Amino acid sequence: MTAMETNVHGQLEIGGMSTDELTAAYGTPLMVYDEEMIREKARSFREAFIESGLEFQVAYASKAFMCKEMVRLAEEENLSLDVVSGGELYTALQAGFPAGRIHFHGNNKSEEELVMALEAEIGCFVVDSFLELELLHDLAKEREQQVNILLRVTPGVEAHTHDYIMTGQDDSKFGFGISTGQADRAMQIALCKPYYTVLGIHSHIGSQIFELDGFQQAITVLSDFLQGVRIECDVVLPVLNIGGGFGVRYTEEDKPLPISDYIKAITDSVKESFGENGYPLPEVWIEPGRSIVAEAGTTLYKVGSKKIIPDVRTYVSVDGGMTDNLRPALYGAKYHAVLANRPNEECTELVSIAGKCCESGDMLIWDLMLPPVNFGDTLAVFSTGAYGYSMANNYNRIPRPAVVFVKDGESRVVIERESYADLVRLDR
Ligand SMILES: Cc1ncc(COP(=O)(O)O)c(C=O)c1O
Ligand SMILES: N[C@@H](CCCC[NH3+])C(=O)O
Repeated sequence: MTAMETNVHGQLEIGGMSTDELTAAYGTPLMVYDEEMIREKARSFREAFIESGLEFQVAYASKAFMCKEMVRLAEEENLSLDVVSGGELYTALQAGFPAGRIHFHGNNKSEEELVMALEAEIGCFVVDSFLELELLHDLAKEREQQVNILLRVTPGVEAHTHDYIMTGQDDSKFGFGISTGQADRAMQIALCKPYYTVLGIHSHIGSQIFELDGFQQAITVLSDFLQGVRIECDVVLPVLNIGGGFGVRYTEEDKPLPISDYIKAITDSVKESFGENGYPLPEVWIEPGRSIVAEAGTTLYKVGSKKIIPDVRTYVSVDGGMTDNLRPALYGAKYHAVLANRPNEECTELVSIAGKCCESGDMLIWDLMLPPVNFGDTLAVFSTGAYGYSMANNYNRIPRPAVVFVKDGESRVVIERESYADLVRLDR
C-alpha cells in the first residue's frame, strides 16, 4: 500500500488531494504526508499491545521524522517519544510534549544535553556508556534529583539488514555488550547509585527488519540477562525496551509483516522467555520510527533535463535528490516512483532518476519504467516519510523542501520551504 491513490478523474491523490493541486499550491520538491496513515500506524502498534494484555509504551523514534506538528500528532495518539539529541529534545519540549513520556537516547550525550533533560524532568534516560553512567549520576546528585534509567545493552544478535543500520551485534558503538560482561558491570554500578532508579534494559537490534527471529533471539538473551541480575543482585527490573526496526515497503521486493504480527511475536516471546525463568512479566517498550512514517510520505519532484545516452542509459533529472533523500546514496536504498500527472499512461521508457547535486552518486532510482517523460512532469517517489527530511541537508546550498500534512482533502504546511535567506542566516 502507498499513501497515494488514483481518484475518479484518473489523478493521483494523497489524503483526498490531487498531487496537481498540491504542487500548484506549494511548489516542488514537496514532501507530502498522509496524516491519517501515520495515525493508523500508531494505533496499530497500540492496539496490538492491548491485545497482548501486557503493560506497554510505544515511543515514536523521532529521528525518523520530526517537527513540532509531528510531535503533537504523537502526543494525540498517546505515543511516548524517543529523542537522541538536544535538538530533538528541544523540539519535543517546544511542541509541548509531556516530558514524562520522553526517553533520551544517544551514545555520546553531552553534559549540556543531560542537564537540559534533567531540567525538563524527562521520563527516562537510556544510558549508553560508562562515562554517561558516572556523569549523569554526578549531575543528578548535584541537583538532588532522582532519575529513571534504562541500560542500553547489545544482545549479540545480528539483524538481517544493511551493515550501517544494524546495531545489536557485539561489535557496535552502542551500549554495553552482554557477552563481554560489560552489561553486567554497568548494571552492578547503576544499581549502587542512589540517584538512579534502574527501570530495566534496552536493546535495538537494527532497522528495516522483516524477520521475527532476531527479535525473538534478542528477547531470550535479554530475559536471561535480567534473570542473572535477579539472582546476583536480588532485584527484579520492571521494563524491557526492545527498540524499533520494523520493516516497511519501499518497493515490491519488500514484504513487511503486518504490525500486529511483529508485536504478537514480541509479546509471545516475552511471555515465553520470562515465563520460563519465572520472572514477573515486564512492561514492554518499543521505539518504532520508520514503520510509523515511511509509507505515509511521498515526495513530489518536477522533472527537468533528460539525457539520452543511446544503448546505455536515459538520465531524468529532478529538482531535488540526495539533499532531501540521502538514503539511496548512503545505503543503496531502493524506491518506487510514478509520473503523478499521467499515472495511467503505459510505462514504455526505462530511465534512471538523478538528483540535481554536483555529485555522480546523486541518484534517486536506477532503472525505473515510466511513460515517456518530459520536462515539467511531476514525479512521485513513494515511501519517503522516514529518514528523508530528517537526514536532509544543504549540499550545494540547496534549500530543503516544504513538508505538508494532508487529511480529508485539506492540507497544511508543517515545515516551511527553506529560503535562500535561511541559507545565509548563520553566515558572518
Ligand atoms: C535506539 C533506536 N531506537 C529506535 C530506532 C528506530 O528504528 P526504526 O526507525 O527502524 O523503527 C532506532 C533507529 O534505528 C534506534 O537506533
Ligand atoms: N537512517 C537510517 C536508519 C538508522 C536508524 C537509526 N538508528 C535509514 O535511513 O534507514
